[in-house]
Amino acid sequence: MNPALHDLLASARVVSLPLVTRFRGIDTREAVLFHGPNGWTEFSPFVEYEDAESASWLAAAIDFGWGTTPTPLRDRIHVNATLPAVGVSEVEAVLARFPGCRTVKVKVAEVGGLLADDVARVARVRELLGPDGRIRVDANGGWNVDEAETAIHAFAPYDLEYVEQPCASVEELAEIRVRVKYMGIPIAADESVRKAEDPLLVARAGAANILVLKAQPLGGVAAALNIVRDAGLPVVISSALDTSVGLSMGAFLAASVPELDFDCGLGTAALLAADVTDAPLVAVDGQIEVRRVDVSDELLDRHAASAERTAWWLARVERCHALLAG
Ligand SMILES: O=C(O)CCC(=O)c1ccccc1C(=O)O
Ligand SMILES: [Mg+2]
Repeated sequence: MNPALHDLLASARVVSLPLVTRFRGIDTREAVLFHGPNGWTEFSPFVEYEDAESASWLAAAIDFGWGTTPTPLRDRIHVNATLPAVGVSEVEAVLARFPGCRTVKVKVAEVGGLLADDVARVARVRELLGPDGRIRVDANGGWNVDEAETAIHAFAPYDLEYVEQPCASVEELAEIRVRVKYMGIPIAADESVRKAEDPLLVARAGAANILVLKAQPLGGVAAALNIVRDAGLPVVISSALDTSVGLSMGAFLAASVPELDFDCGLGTAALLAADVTDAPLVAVDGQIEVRRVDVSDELLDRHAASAERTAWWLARVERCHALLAG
């Protein structure tokens, strides 16, 4: 049973957290935190998302705060460092925020960016990581098939673990997968899972080798686990620049996946200049703990969103709650 709107709003706190580096075109991250019977939970769809899409994020928040969370199979999760599309001179300082991480996900193909800069960023990561580190790139669907093929060839000397969402559509993913198969570079799908009408289509179409799954957009831990079971592909559990509370939801999902062979995108608390807890879920020896997170009243107050932004978020919660009820 979902909590009534009144119960949800009773504990809602809206925060605005500064980022260490610009990411996805934003430099502050807004989120709503709720306290349910299970503890703290998070609702943080990006501000430009429509209500229909955001409602799944609310379902996830409710599930984690009020529902049944599966018993974890592991108590720590290996995480990757997440490198925004920064200049070469900034790479080392960003990676230093992810102690012990043997895998780096590099953002590439940003609007207005140049392939030469993406290649230079990846080259710098390889130089810092050494030959044993793993490097994956995430294009967020920014290339067409030819651009993706050119880019993947350009990255070949740096030995990629996989390429995440090189192109936007499932058809394009299927095509680029065939074109680079001879190079042995797997294709991972992210937006093609979390933004699709049918999250299993990309798997059924044979358009990806790996699925990137995020608890919030997929409607929560249990819903994402159903996708893991039905897709029959290896998965990477990731997040959406969540606070440590949202990351704890992702950690429980990662801890419940039967086979977890890839490092997970759950280290991003390191990209926040402020968090909501005194014990943030950041990497230690390349791993985060699987645990619930207690928030600090003092931090909630210090990073409270403005009255106007708070009203905007609470109205969004109300609309999404109505969508889930309808
Ligand atoms: O997977 C990671 O390393 C961190 C999460 C991440 O990259 C991300 C964060 C916010 C929005 C989109 C994405 C993405 O994977 O595309
Ligand atoms: Mg991605």
